[in-house]
Amino acid sequence: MIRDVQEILLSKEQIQERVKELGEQITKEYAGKEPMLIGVLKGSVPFMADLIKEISVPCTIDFMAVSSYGASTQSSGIVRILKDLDSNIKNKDIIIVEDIIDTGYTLKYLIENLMSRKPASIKVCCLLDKPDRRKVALDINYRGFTIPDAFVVGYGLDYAEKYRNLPYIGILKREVYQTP
Ligand SMILES: O=P(O)(O)OC[C@H]1O[C@H](OP(=O)(O)OP(=O)(O)O)[C@H](O)[C@@H]1O
Ligand code: HPA
Ligand SMILES: [Mg+2]
Repeated sequence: MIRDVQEILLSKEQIQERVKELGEQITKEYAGKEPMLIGVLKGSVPFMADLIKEISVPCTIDFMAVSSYGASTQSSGIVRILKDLDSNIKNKDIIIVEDIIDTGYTLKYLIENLMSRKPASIKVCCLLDKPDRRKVALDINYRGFTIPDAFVVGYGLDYAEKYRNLPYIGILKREVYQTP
């Protein structure tokens, strides 16, 4: 465990096992369909990479980049599109793949934005759900873990762009982001 992490919340093994289960659930529920998974950059990259290997129906992937945190542990509440999809999603079955749903601002914005493009359906798959900090109500179809209200890093999740490469999810020490 690295020095900036206070506690490991989810080990590499716990994550891998749960991702496998989520992939199996999606495979069952999308039998006969060809879903398009939309990953939300950059946090969802490790999750997306592992998840698609556990899905055995044919699927496609695309990415969108949105950002509301920047170098902060608090959402600005303002979501900006930094990169749009490459493909048209009209009449497609979409699964939005997120690393974490915290305030919910990012996902709410994304769902409204993607709905206007008239897909056949939109479902949400998130690895982490932090319900204590939710500001907007949302339906989550596939949820990896529910976590307590702490700022977490690793497995894609960053603080000021760092720690995304950790293979586990850990709670970041407060002293890393709080000035005394
Ligand atoms: O529910 P919310 O409060 O909106 O927070 C969740 C979003 O915030 C993070 O992204 P961030 O904006 O930090 O971009 P990143 O994925 O590039 O780190 C995270 O990856 C989610 O997309
Ligand atoms: O706890 C978090 N960690 C990293 N990024 C985040 N974006 C929203 N919540 C978090
Ligand atoms: Mg971030």
